[in-house]
Amino acid sequence: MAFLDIVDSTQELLDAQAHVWNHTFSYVNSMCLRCAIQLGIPDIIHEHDKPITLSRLVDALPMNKAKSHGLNRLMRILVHSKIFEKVNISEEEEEEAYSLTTASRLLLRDEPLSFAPFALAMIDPIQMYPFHHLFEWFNDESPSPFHTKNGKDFWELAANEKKWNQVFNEAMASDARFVGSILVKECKHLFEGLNIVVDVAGGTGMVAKALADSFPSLKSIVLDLPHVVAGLEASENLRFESGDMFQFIPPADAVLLKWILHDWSDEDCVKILEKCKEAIIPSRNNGGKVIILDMIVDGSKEKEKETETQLHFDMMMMTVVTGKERSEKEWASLFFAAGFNNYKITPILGLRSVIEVFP
Ligand SMILES: C[S@@+](CC[C@H](N)C(=O)[O-])C[C@H]1O[C@@H](n2cnc3c(N)ncnc32)[C@H](O)[C@@H]1O
Ligand SMILES: O=c1cc(-c2ccc(O)cc2)oc2c(O)c(O)ccc12
Repeated sequence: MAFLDIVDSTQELLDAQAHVWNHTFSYVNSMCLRCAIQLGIPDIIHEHDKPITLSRLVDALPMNKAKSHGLNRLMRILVHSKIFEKVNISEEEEEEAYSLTTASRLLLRDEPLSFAPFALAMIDPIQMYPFHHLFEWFNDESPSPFHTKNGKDFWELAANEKKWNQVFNEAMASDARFVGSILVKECKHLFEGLNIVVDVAGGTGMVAKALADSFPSLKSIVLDLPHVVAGLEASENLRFESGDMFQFIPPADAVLLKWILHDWSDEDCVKILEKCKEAIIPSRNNGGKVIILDMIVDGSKEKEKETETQLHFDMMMMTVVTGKERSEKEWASLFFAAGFNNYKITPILGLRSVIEVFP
């Protein structure tokens, strides 16, 4: 049957073409965002202290001034996608200027909660090239498209690429600072009354630092691999311990797993959770639990953009490592398989949730 005969209208056909075009060019959004951060556009607008015109932006940016037409178009798409805002600064002359949105404030380099390091790392060619190997991976024996592309896994590559290792660790630290600040503001109840918390695979300790600063009587331990915690500075109620979470987790009232389980397969998650269970000190005083900070994919139609972003993360975890984002049902199976009895989900971290898991 001819294509035009199976659609209800020509409009349906044209809409389908636009839909496929939109998908085809979705990477343009990522690339424009990366360029804006690299040029330092959010910082220049911020330093200007008021909305900035295109000509002033061109003057202030480290760029070839003959390419202002390109900047105009870069700003147009970023205004369209609500990264920046366009405002009228003089009604008579209809002069327009750019200002920051909350999203672009998150991209300021000197903002303590800056998201720029995370965004830049996730749009880095090292992170993106493996997606060009998805098709090949479906037909080979490699554990991930990352491995198909590089012939080695993520940490093997990071070990030889010092710059990338730094970029990735800073990306994780920036997210940990962000989440740490929300945790101590909105989720105090999780930690009140606890004596010891261990942040398993806690990286450079940004979440643990936020906890140590907010709860002076709480002792925080960060467990991570030797090369990550080597040389990190302890304080009175924060210490770093090197080790392998698959072997041993130091005993604590609560075991924190931020953005860890989504890195791993179901089998590995059950092993990690079993080690967490062994580490939990039984307690009636708000302790005796694992606290997981991760996504719960709910697939609801009303939250189309949120679900799409969670699915982007899922594809990234499949492509770069061998992890996945999970539905509540999938999470529950892991908890019960590892010998836990109960769990409580609090969707308080945007696309991520706090999941308390009890033996
Ligand atoms: C994606 S990062 C997450 C870091 C931190 N939880 C955060 O959210 O910022 C994963 C961390 O797992 C650590 N890691 C990987 N394998 C580990 C293991 N077997 N034992 C302990 N830590 C491990 C890595 O060194 C890295 O710091
Ligand atoms: O891009 C990544 C990579 C990881 C990762 C790499 C190697 C491991 O042994 C574990 C994890 O984890 C990530 C992550 O947790 C995230 O939220 C974003 C990106 C990545």
